[in-house]
Amino acid sequence: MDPKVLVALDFAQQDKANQFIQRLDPSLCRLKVGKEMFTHFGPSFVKGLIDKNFDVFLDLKFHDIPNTVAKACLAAADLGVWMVNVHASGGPKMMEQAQLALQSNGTNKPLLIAVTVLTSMDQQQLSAIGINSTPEEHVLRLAKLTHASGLDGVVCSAQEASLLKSKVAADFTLVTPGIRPEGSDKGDQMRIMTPKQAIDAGSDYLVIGRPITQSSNPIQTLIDINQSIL
Ligand SMILES: O=C(O)c1cc(=O)[nH]c(=O)n1[C@@H]1O[C@H](COP(=O)(O)O)[C@@H](O)[C@H]1O
Repeated sequence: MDPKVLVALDFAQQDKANQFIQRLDPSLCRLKVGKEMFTHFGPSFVKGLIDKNFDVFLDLKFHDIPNTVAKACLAAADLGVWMVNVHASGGPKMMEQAQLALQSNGTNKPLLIAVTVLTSMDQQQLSAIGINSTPEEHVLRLAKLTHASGLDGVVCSAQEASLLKSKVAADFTLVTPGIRPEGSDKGDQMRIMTPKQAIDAGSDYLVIGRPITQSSNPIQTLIDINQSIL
């Protein structure tokens, strides 16, 4: 059982999230808890999902001094999450210290991955923060740095997946948001692909939120997506 879809639970109300989760089964998907739900409902919400046997990706995108990030990653490990992330732009010292802290923490080490360039960013947004490389070039630079820092993988868009599998490492875990099934609303995402395109390009896990959670039949949409990537 290795579900590829990580459903982004970005609900503002816990009962809405629970209505959805009650109809789910851990064989259908893994779950991602991000800044919105964690800020509203905290660690107890995450623990509740783990108690229901879901693998949880705690997406808090830590970005701070090395000591603070390492301690925050240890707190995530204590919760029992399956995956946790930091921002690669926090630099190699920050990433190395976080990975070392998790490795020396014993057996329940979550996967540690780093966000490269957010999937909501395009060339224009990158230039606005003073980065004049293309999104692809910058993702590759940050992914190589992440790999050299000993982490398990990166968050990138599926548009960069084949490049990273060939230029970084074939076994480097690629987690790709910005997934949009044919015909669904792009919203604020810029670098997008369909679920099948993403898997064909080399994505290991697909982060999908609104196309599932705001669908009129979320469970059927999830089942259809799973079918499309068999
Ligand atoms: O780290 C993430 O999960 C993430 C990184 C990124 O570059 N882009 C991105 O969209 N995400 C998250 O992935 C989810 C995408 O949600 P939808 O756009 O609704 O499918 C959101 O919860 C984002 O916070």
